[in-house]
Amino acid sequence: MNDTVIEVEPAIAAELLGPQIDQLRQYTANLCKYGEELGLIGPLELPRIWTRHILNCAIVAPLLRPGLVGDIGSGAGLPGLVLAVARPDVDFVLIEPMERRVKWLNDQRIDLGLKNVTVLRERAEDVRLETPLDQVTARAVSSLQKLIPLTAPLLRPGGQLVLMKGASVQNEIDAAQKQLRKFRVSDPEVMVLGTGVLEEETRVFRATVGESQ
Ligand SMILES: C[S@@+](CC[C@H](N)C(=O)[O-])C[C@H]1O[C@@H](n2cnc3c(N)ncnc32)[C@H](O)[C@@H]1O
Repeated sequence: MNDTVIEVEPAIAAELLGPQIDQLRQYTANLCKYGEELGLIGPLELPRIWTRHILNCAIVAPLLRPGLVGDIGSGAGLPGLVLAVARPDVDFVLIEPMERRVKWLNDQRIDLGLKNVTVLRERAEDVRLETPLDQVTARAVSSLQKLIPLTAPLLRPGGQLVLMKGASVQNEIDAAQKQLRKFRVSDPEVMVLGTGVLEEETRVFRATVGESQ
């Protein structure tokens, strides 16, 4: 599969953050102040939180559709909280099993005044949602081979996986062929976002789940 390179103009990147930029600055400041102490972010990441973490997550925002998005393994809130700030028109449920991280996510939800966020303390495989998700996001949780069985069952038929991945995404796709078939994952594509705009491009594995193929 060839990568789809989507170039994002600087003006679009600015528009992406738009009026929400102050909320994202506040979240970044909170993360810089408390993130290391709470074990949310490594000390080496502190100087590059904005460029490597916040912007890389924010650039995924245009891939979301109005509806219900589940962010699996939100940890510090990446990408869940960043996307919830960037897309106030979308509802988010952040699914994270670790108590300390759940407290952080709830504290940030309140501090940032986010009305479109619910936090669930659950493992993805144990969660029972009243409403199936329209889209699922995740970053740095596990390989596609493990992540697809955790995330695909949470989606409605025709729902979408929007999974942030590293440069070895193609190897992960090759290794996950069995899971892609089992969970009826169709139209898989790798999108490369932020070329020429971000310090580091963001790769997204996007695919549809559960529609007849
Ligand atoms: C390496 S951290 C990444 C956190 C965040 N997504 C990021 O990019 O910074 C992985 C997170 O996934 C969570 N996690 C691990 N297994 C999980 C599962 N089965 N369901 C939901 N979350 C899980 C962990 O508690 C942890 O917060």
